[in-house]
Amino acid sequence: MNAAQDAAASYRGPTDPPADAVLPERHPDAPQPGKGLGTHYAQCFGCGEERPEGLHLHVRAGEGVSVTAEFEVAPGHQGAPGLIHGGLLATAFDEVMGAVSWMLHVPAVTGRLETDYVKPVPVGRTVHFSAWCVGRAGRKLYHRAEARLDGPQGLLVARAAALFVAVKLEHFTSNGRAEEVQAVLEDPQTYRSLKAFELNP
Ligand SMILES: CCCCCCCC/C=C\CCCCCCCC(=O)SCCNC(=O)CCNC(=O)[C@H](O)C(C)(C)COP(=O)(O)OP(=O)(O)OC[C@H]1O[C@@H](n2cnc3c(N)ncnc32)[C@H](O)[C@@H]1OP(=O)(O)O
Repeated sequence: MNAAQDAAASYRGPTDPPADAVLPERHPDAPQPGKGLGTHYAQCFGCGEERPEGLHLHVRAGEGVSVTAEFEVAPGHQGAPGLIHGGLLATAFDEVMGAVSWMLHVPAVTGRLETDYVKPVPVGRTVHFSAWCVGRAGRKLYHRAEARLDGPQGLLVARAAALFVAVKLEHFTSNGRAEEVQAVLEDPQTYRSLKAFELNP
């Protein structure tokens, strides 16, 4: 093998777990398989119930460090006529892979998100997602996801891979707009989700 072949053989893309990554175990307090995770924040575009224009994704715990979710493609989600906007599909992937970190009780944010669009997705159909963790190396969490049409075994329409980075509570308190951050800190409902992440402001 020459030097170039050697480098190619050892190349790992930014969303591939490095050789020293470990497969993390689900947190002992993570919800049982099939149980809903609930929203992490009522104003979240992906899962919040107080955002009428949002995706209203209902995420459920899966086996191990995995989740499933689905949402119906609405007219407000269009890019081309009658077809979903690709960015919204990426948003949904971001949300469901974000929820995978929840199964670990690790607060984490997206560092990198890659999406393969495999088939067009029409309005009025239901997209079923599954997402799972493929490794952890220090603060870096590596997740994968799939989207299928009309059922968990339906036509594969998109795939995604992501690198999430574990962060401290300060990531949110120091960077978020003060009025929303303050509202969250004063809202006991949100304290429950803070507890899930073992964050005590
Ligand atoms: C008061 C209220 C409190 C409420 C709290 C509620 C708890 C809620 C919990 C959970 C909410 C979940 C919400 C889910 C929503 C869906 C998920 C999203 O959409 S999140 C939003 C989009 N993402 C961002 O806005 C990140 C913006 N980026 C950053 O802030 C930084 O870049 C960050 C944190 C990702 C990394 O910055 P660094 O300074 O902490 O760390 P560095 O050293 O740069 O990176 C760490 C490692 O990661 C690699 N890395 C980082 N970014 C990378 C990239 N793009 N590609 C490849 N590697 C990357 C680096 O190379 C480094 O690796 P090496 O340790 O050296 O091996």
